[in-house]
Amino acid sequence: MPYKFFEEYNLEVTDNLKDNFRNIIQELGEDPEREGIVKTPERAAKAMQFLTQGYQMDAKTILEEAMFKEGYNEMVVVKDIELYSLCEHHMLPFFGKAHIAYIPDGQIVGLSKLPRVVDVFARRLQVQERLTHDILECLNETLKPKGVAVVIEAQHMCMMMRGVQKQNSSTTTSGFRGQFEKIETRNEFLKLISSDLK
Ligand SMILES: Nc1nc2c(ncn2[C@@H]2O[C@H](COP(=O)(O)OP(=O)(O)OP(=O)(O)O)[C@@H](O)[C@H]2O)c(=O)[nH]1
Ligand SMILES: [Zn+2]
Repeated sequence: MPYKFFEEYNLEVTDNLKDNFRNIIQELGEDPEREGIVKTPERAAKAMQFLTQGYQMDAKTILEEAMFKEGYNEMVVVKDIELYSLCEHHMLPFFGKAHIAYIPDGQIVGLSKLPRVVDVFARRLQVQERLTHDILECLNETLKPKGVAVVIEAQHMCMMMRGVQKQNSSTTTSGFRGQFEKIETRNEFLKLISSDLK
């Protein structure tokens, strides 16, 4: 399954979404024929397809395309991977950073594939806990490392712009498998990324 970002939008889906967005705009009390808004249903239809393109992608395939046999068996850490997702409850953005570490067991993966895997799972309707778990399990099952760790720190627009309206709250989620279940290994990883955790 391809993982390139959208170049062409599905015409049928775009048309259906366009009609729905036109209704939403009208229901919200706007004039959908107003000059600045007349193309908005189509723009929104394309934006939403872009933001949920992860449904069309397969993270396992992405990893498998760039796995290499290698004897390196120390921790590999990629931190500060920015992510943008949509909360499945309100369809409002949540955004932040992911930090990923793994300890290879005979095979390493192309570094860029880690942020790509984050995007595959982030570009869907999500909750932060499941996003963390999806990334963790995909790396664990595909790369079969000695250990894997994922930490995500994010801010949720549904808590900032509406609802409780807490602009400065952030949420941290984490998952650990294999050697990262040992406290020393986990602490080493947390120390390496700690400058980014508030
Ligand atoms: N656990 C978790 N909750 C989330 C996430 N994103 C949004 N939520 C929460 O989902 C919950 C939905 O609660 P509801 O009571 O059904 O919705 P609501 O009435 O809009 O809730 P408020 O946001 O409190 O106004 C809220 O508490 C949100 O803060 C997430 O990634 N993980
Ligand atoms: Zn929400």
